[in-house]
Parts: sequence; structure tokens; C-alpha cells
Amino acid sequence: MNGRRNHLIQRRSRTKLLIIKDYIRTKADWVHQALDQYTQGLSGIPAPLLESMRYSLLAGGKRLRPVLVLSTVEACGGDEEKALPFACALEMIHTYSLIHDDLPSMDNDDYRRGKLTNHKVFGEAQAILAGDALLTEAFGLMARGAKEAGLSADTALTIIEEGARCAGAKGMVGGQVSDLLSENRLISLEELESIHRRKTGDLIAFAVRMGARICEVSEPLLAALTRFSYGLGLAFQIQDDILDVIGDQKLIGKPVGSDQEKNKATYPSLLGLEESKQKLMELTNAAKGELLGHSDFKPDRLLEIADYLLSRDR
Ligand SMILES: CC(C)=CCC/C(C)=C/COP(=O)(O)OP(=O)(O)O
Ligand SMILES: C=C(C)CCOP(=O)(O)OP(=O)(O)O
Repeated sequence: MNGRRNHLIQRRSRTKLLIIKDYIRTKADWVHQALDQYTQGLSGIPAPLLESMRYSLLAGGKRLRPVLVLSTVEACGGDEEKALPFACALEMIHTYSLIHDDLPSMDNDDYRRGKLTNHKVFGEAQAILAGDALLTEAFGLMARGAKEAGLSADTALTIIEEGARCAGAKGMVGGQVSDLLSENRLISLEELESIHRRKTGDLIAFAVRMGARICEVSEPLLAALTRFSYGLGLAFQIQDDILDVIGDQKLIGKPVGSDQEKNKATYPSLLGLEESKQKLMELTNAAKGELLGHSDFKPDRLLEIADYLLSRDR
């Protein structure tokens, strides 16, 4: 009897996973098409620059951050069309960060998103400049998107200011610097968490918060979504660290074992694999709990995305 019940539960969770993967794929395809269009429309820029920007931007990738923007807007009952330029801008910022992260002066990686890294194909100078251009264009796209969507000046400027903070010296760039400085050093779990929170968490929080701000949600809901997003961001980075140990290079599209090779502090290196998986599960459950019990808010898809991220293999 118990065996049959377990079998049914497993089948139901497999079906749920397939449905959410399909949902993510549909939104990611929409983002991909929009990114293709925006960048095709960039006229008057040197052809090699455009080529190298599009090479990394359209290489694939999970599109987690833009999907989170759109799903947050959906959960808050907003207009996803209006949020699309913001979602794409965030993916441009993320892609710039990956191009620079792979450079010889940083992680010195040869593969990303299943393809040769940008600098391997276009050279270091072009890769740096393609990253710079993606970052700058992203802010232009957010400003244009805000005008087209008719957002209030206050909402638009708050989103753009938050974007600068999350991507900049206090956020992702600062986190990357601390990450580089931590190589070959034994750091504490608190230091590691602070690195992950800035390097990865701030951009994921920006995704969720910009979706919420576009919908002008209440302060308590914004605060709950913020707690959700930081929990999710940390869990996401822990799973990235785990996949660097036990992942399949063909699926993750980047080398396995590169953290250990660079002697980087990660959750598995500090806590071991089993404890890291436990931490991942606890963080995800706590993050999901933040989304329950808010009126005029439908969290189902966000909750399912959190579950999907727990079991992701790419
Ligand atoms: C300003 C810059 C360059 C920011 C980079 C931010 C970032 C999240 C890099 C990838 O982290 P990672 O090295 O842990 O991930 P991966 O395994 O994908 O290289
Ligand atoms: C923050 C981290 C761990 C860098 C990789 O991010 P993703 O795993 O989202 O990379 P893509 O799918 O966008 O390539």
C-alpha cells in the first residue's frame, strides 16, 4: 500500500516538474526572441562588437533572471509585456558579468553555455568591450522600457537606481572582487555567504524586486519577495557549487571541477556535499514560506520555480 502511495507521489512530482520546465522554457523563448530583436536593432555600431555581444547573449543559458522578473509580474497580476524590456536588460547585465568572469584575468574559463567563451573567439579586448556595451545598453533599455510602459518617474528611477546598486560595487562587482580575493584562502561560512549574497544574490533579488516594483506592490509584499529572492539566490549559488563537483559538463555547458582547481571556497568545500544539499533544501523551504498568505498575490509559479531550482542539473 505504502509502495503504491510513494509511486503515485513520485509520479505527481515528476509531472509537476515537467510542467514547470515547460513554463520556464516558454518564457525563456520569449525573452530570447526579444533579445534577438533588440540587438538586431542596434544600428551604427562596429560589426565585430555587435557580433561578440550577440554571440554570448544568444548562446542560450537558462534565462532564470528574466523568467523571475516575468513570473513575479504574473504573480502580482501585472502586465508582462511591459516588463519584457526590463527582463531583457537584466539578462544583458548577467551576460556581461559572465563574459568578464570567464576572462583570463578572472576565472580563465574556456567554455560557457556549451560554447567557447567570448574571449576565446573574439579576443580579450573585444570580450571586455562586448561586456561593457551589454551593461551600458541594459540601462538604456530599462529607461526606454519605462517610458514605453508609462511607468511613473519615481518607479522607473527607483528600479534603475536599484539596478546600479545590485550590479555595482556594493553588489555583484564587489562580490566578484571578494570572490577573487578569497582564492587560496580559508574563509568562514559567513564570509562565503556575504560573497554569494553580493555576487549572485543581488542580481536575483533585483529580478524579483523589479517585477514587484513594476506592479507597484505594497511594502510588506515587497519585503517578503525580497527575503524570498535572497534565499533563492543563495540556494541557486549553492547548487551551482554542487554542480561544479558532481555535474555533467555536457548539461551545465561549462567545466566541472573548476572551483577546486582554483582553490575557491564553496559550500561543498566548507561543508561537504551532504550538508550543502541539506542547507540548499532548508533555504529553499524558508524562501518559499515567505510567499504564503499575501492577498492579491498568486505565488504558485514562483514556488514551483524554487522547487525546480532544487533539482536542476544544468
Ligand atoms: C563583475 C563580474 C565579472 C561578476 C561575475 C558574477 C558571477 C555571478 C560570476 C559567476 O560566478 P561563478 O564563477 O561562481 O559561476 P560559474 O561557475 O558560472 O563561472
Ligand atoms: C551566478 C552564477 C552561478 C553564474 C551562472 O549563472 P547561470 O547558471 O544562471 O548561467 P546561465 O544559465 O545564464 O548561463
